[in-house]
Order: sequence, then structure tokens, then C-alpha cells
Amino acid sequence: MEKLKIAGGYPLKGTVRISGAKNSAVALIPATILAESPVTIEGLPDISDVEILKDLLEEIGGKVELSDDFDMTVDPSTMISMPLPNGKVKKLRASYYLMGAMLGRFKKAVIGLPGGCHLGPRPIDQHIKGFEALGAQVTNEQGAIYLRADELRGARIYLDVVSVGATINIMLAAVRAKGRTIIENAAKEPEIIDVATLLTNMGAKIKGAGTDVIRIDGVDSLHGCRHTIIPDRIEAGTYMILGAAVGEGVLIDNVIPQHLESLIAKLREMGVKIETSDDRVFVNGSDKLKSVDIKTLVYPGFPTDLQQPFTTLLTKAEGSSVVTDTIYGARFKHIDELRRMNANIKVEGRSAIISGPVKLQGAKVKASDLRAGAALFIAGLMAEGITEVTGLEHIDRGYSQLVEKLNGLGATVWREALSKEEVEQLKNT
Ligand SMILES: CC(=O)N[C@H]1[C@@H](OP(=O)(O)OP(=O)(O)OC[C@H]2O[C@@H](n3ccc(=O)[nH]c3=O)[C@H](O)[C@@H]2O)O[C@H](CO)[C@@H](O)[C@@H]1O
Ligand SMILES: C=C(OP(=O)(O)O)C(=O)O
Repeated sequence: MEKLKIAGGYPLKGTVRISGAKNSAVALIPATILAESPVTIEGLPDISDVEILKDLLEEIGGKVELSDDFDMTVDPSTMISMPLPNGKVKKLRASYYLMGAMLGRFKKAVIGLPGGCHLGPRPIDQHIKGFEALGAQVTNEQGAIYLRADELRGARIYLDVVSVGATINIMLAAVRAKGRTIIENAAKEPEIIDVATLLTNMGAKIKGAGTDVIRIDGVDSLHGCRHTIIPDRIEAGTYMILGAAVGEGVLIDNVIPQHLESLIAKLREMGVKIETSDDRVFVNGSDKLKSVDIKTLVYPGFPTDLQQPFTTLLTKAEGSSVVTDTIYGARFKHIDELRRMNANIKVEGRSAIISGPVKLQGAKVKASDLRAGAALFIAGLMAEGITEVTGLEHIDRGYSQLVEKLNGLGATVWREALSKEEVEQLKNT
């Protein structure tokens, strides 16, 4: 086990290149199960979620090659509907996409309930409602979901909550159902369009991805193709926040600025200078930042996945800011850790109230989830002295080559093995 050490308080500048989107990658990889010949996905991020999904595809008999550039070629022709009730499926949230993809291809699947970030309750009732509407029998036995269908039939499915996962999962099963499926109140995140693009390249018939009504006409078979993943808007947003906090000119390369309009608007409101071009965003930080309020919403609103890192930035702003998470009301586990670093933050219900400006101080802190990790490494870069962040297994789920990218901007960040005592201490917290 390792910790991340950060020598903070220094300005960063230079260019950082954004990797492929985690939340696309984790759906695109399971989607390959649906094809009958090899699929290549170009530009995946170097993150543990990708490695785990690769292992899971191999467990069910797929042949998977991952190049040094993180292009993945999957030959799904030898896959079988192997039950996956335990083990690696528990390590990530998106293992739930194996349900939709295996149901679509094999008409049956057994998948353990997913893991992922602990952000309060994360039910999958809308996924199950969708599978049942398509004709599957779904049971939950000892922590695993059993799905079986004699045949899948298209259906009209209204989602009671706007869910990224349910929208994609239903799409994965419906592309192989007989007839037309209509998903109403669908999520509109860019990752949904990316998955629909891959499926369309594989021969699926999908219209409306990126709007709240998606129409899918099922087909009898899907074939291989090549697909290039979209850039990770959450990783890009993290580097923009970091650029606003400690940047003296940070150029973020390989980004789709339209995916980040809500963040760009809030950063500008704070007084951060931002210039955008086709696939780049330039951010210049400032020592005089204004407080702002944010409320997380479904896309194109302010993303919940940037709420935690943005909270760290607000510790530097003059005045009181209110951060409200309407998607995950308990996504505040980073706050206690920020307080250890001298932040002045109160949590009231679904909101955090941040009073600033304060000068953060280096401390030993623990990442409880992926974006709490981002909040803490940004805090470490802003703080005086050395910060040590543990819980790197969370950060490694979503930040490709973090140390290399930060040091490329002039930071002094390194990974160090934990001592036996530190490992014991962590087990007891
Ligand atoms: C792998 C992946 O893409 N993860 C993202 C995805 O997670 P995920 O797809 O799991 O999140 P959803 O969009 O499904 O969740 C949105 C809200 O709906 C609720 N809900 C969801 C499904 C369901 O069946 N029932 C239900 O009540 C959730 O508890 C949450 O409050 O979108 C989240 C919201 O943008 C992001 O934080 C995650 O980074
Ligand atoms: C919550 C997140 O991921 P996951 O849904 O994979 O746990 C995230 O990316 O911030």
C-alpha cells in the first residue's frame, strides 16, 4: 500500500493532457460483449477500473489486448455467460454494465451487486425496472443479481429518476431486444452519447442519445468496429479547478469545453480567467477569488463529481460559499479531512458552507472515495508544507498517471510505501 506525498504551496504552470473518460470507458468495455467480432477502443485511461474490467472480460472467456497507449482490443466471440456473483465485480460501480451487456448477448447473467464510491445509498432499482420491462426475470440472491429472459422485447420505459447507469444499462440490453425500446426521462451525459456512438458503429439502431428520449430498434447481431473514447470531462474539470487554485497559466489539452460549461461559468464568476478553444482550456489562477454557491444537478448542470474538488477551491475564496449536492446528499466525507488542513467548513443537511479565505496547512489525510481524493490532492497542492494522502486505491480508479501529470506542471508529488504501522493504523480507522 502507498500514500501520496505532496510538497504544497508552489504555483503550477504548463500543459496537461486529459485521458479518455472513465465513465465512458467503464461502459464501452462491457459493451464489447455484445459484438460477434473484435472491437477496438482507442485511448482508454490508465486507471484501475479499466484493468479490472479487462480481467472480468477475460474471466468470461474474452480475449483482450491492452496496448501501451491504452488501446484495447476485445475479441468477444469466445465469451460465455459465466456467473460473476463475487470477486472483482465488487471493486467498481460500473460492473453493473455487465448485467445489461450479458443479458443482451446471452439472455442471462449473474452479477454481484456493484461497489464503487460510497456516497450514501446508490440503488439500482431503475436498472432492474428497465430489464424487467424488456422481459427479464430479475432476482436478488445473496448479494448477486440473477437475470434471465427467454427473449427480450422492446418496451417503453420511463425512468423515475434521471440515472446515467440505468440509461446506459437499458440501452445495452435493448439493442438486442426484438422491436423498439423507448427510454423516457433518460440521462443526457456526454458518456451516454459516447456509448451510443460505439453501439451504432457496432450496427445498433439508436436515436436521441444526449436527449431525454432515446429510441432503440433492436437488431439480431452486432459486429466489431474501432472507436475513439471521448476525453474525461471530470479529469479535465479537476485540472481546471487545480489551475484556478494554484495555477499561473495551466493549459488543459484534449478536452471538449462544451462539456464543462457549468464549471467554466462558476470559475469565471469567482474571478478566474479562462480561455477556451476547440479542444483546449487555458486557466489562470488568482489570489483574489470571490465566493460562489453551487448546486449539483444532472447534466448539463454542475456535476456532482466535481463538487468535492470545487469545495477545496472555495476555501480560498473571500466570503461564504454554499455547496449543495442534490444527487448525493451525503457526499461530504472529504470535509473532515479538509478541516484537518485548516478549512473552515460546516455541513448542514445536503449543503456544505465554506468560509474563506483560509491558508490550508499540510496534514495526514485519507481519501474515502475517488473525488474526495481529488479534493485532497488539490488541497495538498494549495497547502503550506507536506500533505500525505492515503486511500490511493480510490484515486487510482479515476486519475490516469496522476503523479506524472502533476509533476509535469511543476508540482513536487510522489508515492511512498506505507510502513507496517501505517497499514495497521489505516485498518483501524
Ligand atoms: C460509472 C459512472 O458513470 N458513474 C457516474 C454515474 O453513477 P451512477 O450511474 O451510479 O449514478 P446515477 O446517475 O444512476 O445516479 C443518480 C441518482 O439517481 C439515484 N438512482 C440511480 C439509479 C437507480 O436505479 N435508482 C436511483 O435512485 C442515485 O442514488 C443518485 O442519487 O453518475 C453519477 C451521477 O452523475 C456520477 O456521480 C458517477 O460518477
Ligand atoms: C462516483 C464516481 O464513480 P463511480 O460511480 O464509478 O463510483 C466518480 O467518478 O466520481
